[in-house]
Amino acid sequence: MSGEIRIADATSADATPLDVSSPDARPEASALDLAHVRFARRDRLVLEEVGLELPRGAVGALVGPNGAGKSTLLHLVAGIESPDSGTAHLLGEDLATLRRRERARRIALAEQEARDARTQGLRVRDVVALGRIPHQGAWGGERDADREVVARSLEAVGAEAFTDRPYDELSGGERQRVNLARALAQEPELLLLDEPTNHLDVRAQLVTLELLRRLAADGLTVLAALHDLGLAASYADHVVVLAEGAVVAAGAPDEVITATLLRDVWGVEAEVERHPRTGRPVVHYLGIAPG
Ligand SMILES: Nc1ncnc2c1ncn2[C@@H]1O[C@H](COP(=O)(O)OP(=O)(O)OP(=O)(O)O)[C@@H](O)[C@H]1O
Repeated sequence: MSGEIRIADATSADATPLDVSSPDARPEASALDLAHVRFARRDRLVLEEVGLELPRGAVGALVGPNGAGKSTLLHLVAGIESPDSGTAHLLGEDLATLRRRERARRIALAEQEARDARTQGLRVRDVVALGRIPHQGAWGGERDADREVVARSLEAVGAEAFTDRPYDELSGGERQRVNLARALAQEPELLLLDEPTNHLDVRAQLVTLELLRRLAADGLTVLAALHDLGLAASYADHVVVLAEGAVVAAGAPDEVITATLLRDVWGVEAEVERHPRTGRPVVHYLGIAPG
């Protein structure tokens, strides 16, 4: 069921720069479909009536202020937490009916802080190999095919140089890249990312976003929580804005990212221009909105 992801090496010198200039060239079949999703923690409502549709092969950006519910939404889709009500479908299949292992084969989540008991004391390569577990049989054990996927995933994020280093000793940016490699090694149909560019230098941010676009062009559906609206504007096909647990806007970047939205949702003054070549929004921040 899991479509094979061909991982291009976005860091190689001959990597063709992506044409991100055509926001109108959108893929077709629907991949992720959330409707009326509600989630409360104890008695506190975190997500309310959330709906979201993402076509297969799209790069979706989930944006919104701190505490809006972005990570929580990614956790619900990944199956780490369960919604109180609402539905979630992946390529037409109800996620609630998928077994845990099947879900792990089809959906990967790359988080900022992925250090846990399983990664403790492991070297980078072995952390990435954890991504293969959902694909391995009851008796476990790596096969040559698993080793190849792990190597390709490390290469795709430009982490070959620290393959043998202890994961716990990496810098924030290095660890971020390894977390992405681990998610890629899962060969999912849907890739969820929580702040994938956090800690990354500017080139590494662009390498990551360009890699995501390449993977999407090969059919992977991507949903990334991002704080950087400039990156969302430049690289996403579809932007979903969450504020206080509700979707307040969704659509193509040029439809969604406006000065009014920035004022209403983030309380900042900004000018939003259209890039003369790409047609995508370019945000110039002017300051904090009065009031
Ligand atoms: N483990 C937890 N226990 C209790 N409340 C939590 C927990 N995790 C998150 N919350 C609360 O749920 C709400 C949504 O948090 P969430 O992390 O989903 O927001 P976010 O949009 O990802 O924020 P940020 O941009 O700051 O990462 C916030 O009010 C947060 O305080």
